Amino acid sequence: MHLSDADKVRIGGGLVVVKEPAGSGGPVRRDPEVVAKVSEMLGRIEREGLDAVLRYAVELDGYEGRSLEVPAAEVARAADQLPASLREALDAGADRTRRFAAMQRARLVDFEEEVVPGVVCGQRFIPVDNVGAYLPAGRFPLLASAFMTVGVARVAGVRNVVSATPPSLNGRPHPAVLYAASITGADSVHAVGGVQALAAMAFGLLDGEPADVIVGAGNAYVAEAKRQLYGRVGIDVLAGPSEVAVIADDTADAALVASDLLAQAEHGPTSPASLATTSERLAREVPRQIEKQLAGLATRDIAGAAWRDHGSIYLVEDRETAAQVMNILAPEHLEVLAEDLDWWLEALRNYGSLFLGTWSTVVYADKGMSGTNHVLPTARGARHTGGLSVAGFLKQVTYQRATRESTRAQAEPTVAVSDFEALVGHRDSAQLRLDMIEAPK
Ligand SMILES: NC(=O)c1ccc[n+]([C@@H]2O[C@H](COP(=O)([O-])OP(=O)(O)OC[C@H]3O[C@@H](n4cnc5c(N)ncnc54)[C@H](O)[C@@H]3O)[C@@H](O)[C@H]2O)c1
Ligand SMILES: N[C@H](CO)Cc1c[nH]c[nH+]1
Ligand SMILES: [Zn+2]
Repeated sequence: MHLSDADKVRIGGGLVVVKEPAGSGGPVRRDPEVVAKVSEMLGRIEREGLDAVLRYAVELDGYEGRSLEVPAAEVARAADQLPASLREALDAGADRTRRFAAMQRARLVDFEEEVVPGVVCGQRFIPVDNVGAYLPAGRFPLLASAFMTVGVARVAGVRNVVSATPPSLNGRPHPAVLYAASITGADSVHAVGGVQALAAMAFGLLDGEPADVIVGAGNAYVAEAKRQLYGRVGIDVLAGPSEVAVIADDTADAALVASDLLAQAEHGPTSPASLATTSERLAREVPRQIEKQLAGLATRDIAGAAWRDHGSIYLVEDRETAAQVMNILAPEHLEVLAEDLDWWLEALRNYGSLFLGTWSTVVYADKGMSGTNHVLPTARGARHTGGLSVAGFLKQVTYQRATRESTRAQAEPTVAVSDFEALVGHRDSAQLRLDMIEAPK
């Protein structure tokens, strides 16, 4: 998530590169080795079914069980293994995420209206039947992911929600992930991660019901599996390794900027973080703060590598240039630590989710504490889409009905167009109706 040479030409002057990944050639592209490996795995799972899923679970995640479904008793016991403070925090995140999703659902309205006299058209939002929700838990168990996927699918009214999560705690799923899946209403939880989990859900190998839509974020293998399965199933969005970008003016605090950048860099060594600032002071102080904070961070090996290999800082001459930089980078998360937040809300166009001002920050939303969804587009996907929401589980369909009296209004122009196209079957279908209304009763 840094500017390519072509991007810099588009921006013109007014920009100084303070830091970029060494040897950068532009935005990160898909790794061909990941693409090939995922393709091979999907092919094998499709041919060999559950046997191949189990083999990959053993090979990649050291899974030792026989059946992948986590028994209901183990899911129920999970609550007892967690401190009350964690359960309360998870309950709060699940509830707020559900509430915001319900607010969004209330604003997606069915309607019908007359388009021309006698012709009434309508729109309906219908939930999909089967959802496969991926709950990432390779490096860290991301507990709020169940709120964003399972919980929001439930608000949408999905009938069957299957979930899958890697067996990353001594060969079993993490009890806290199981608790999050159960409070959000998953129909079943399966101890399987990565490509094999997404394939198993898409092909219906876990509960006999092929998913209509698979959702959830994950590492580069997870994002690539969803990309390759798209078409056969629906997906939410390509939500790969987490990204963060910060816009800061001279009112911002360097320690806060550095901390917010590192908070997402610690997701993995390929997690990008970027700063665009109008302040020379911040351009000097933030890199120092990052080094200082890294020294005391338990995740410094991951966050340090991410910052070194995928971090960038741009010193820009004015706020318009900062907005232009971010609209090109289209980051997953974008924080604005600057004055005049309404101006930024208007100027910024490409982001997964926007965090306006000091008191709103990415990590709150990561845990469901603000209510917005944390499954968001990465790798510039925010140029063309937002993140997962209740709409991701709904099909926006249309219908129509028409009166006998309105026949001419539709049939006559249809005949004219069909004649020109030489689509005689189309012509006949319309003409027959004209003949019907003209025939003596
Ligand atoms: N963009 C978003 O909305 C968003 C939201 C949450 C999390 N995330 C990202 O999710 C990711 C979670 O990654 P993670 O790795 O910790 O967990 P994960 O659950 O995504 O991946 C773990 C799985 O990866 C598979 N895997 C690992 N190495 C492999 C290999 N060499 N070949 C094939 N498969 C392999 C394993 O099967 C394992 O089960 C992070 O990068 C985080 O930034 C993104
Ligand atoms: N930042 C991630 C989305 O990119 C979501 C998350 C959950 N917990 C921690 N982080
Ligand atoms: Zn995060």
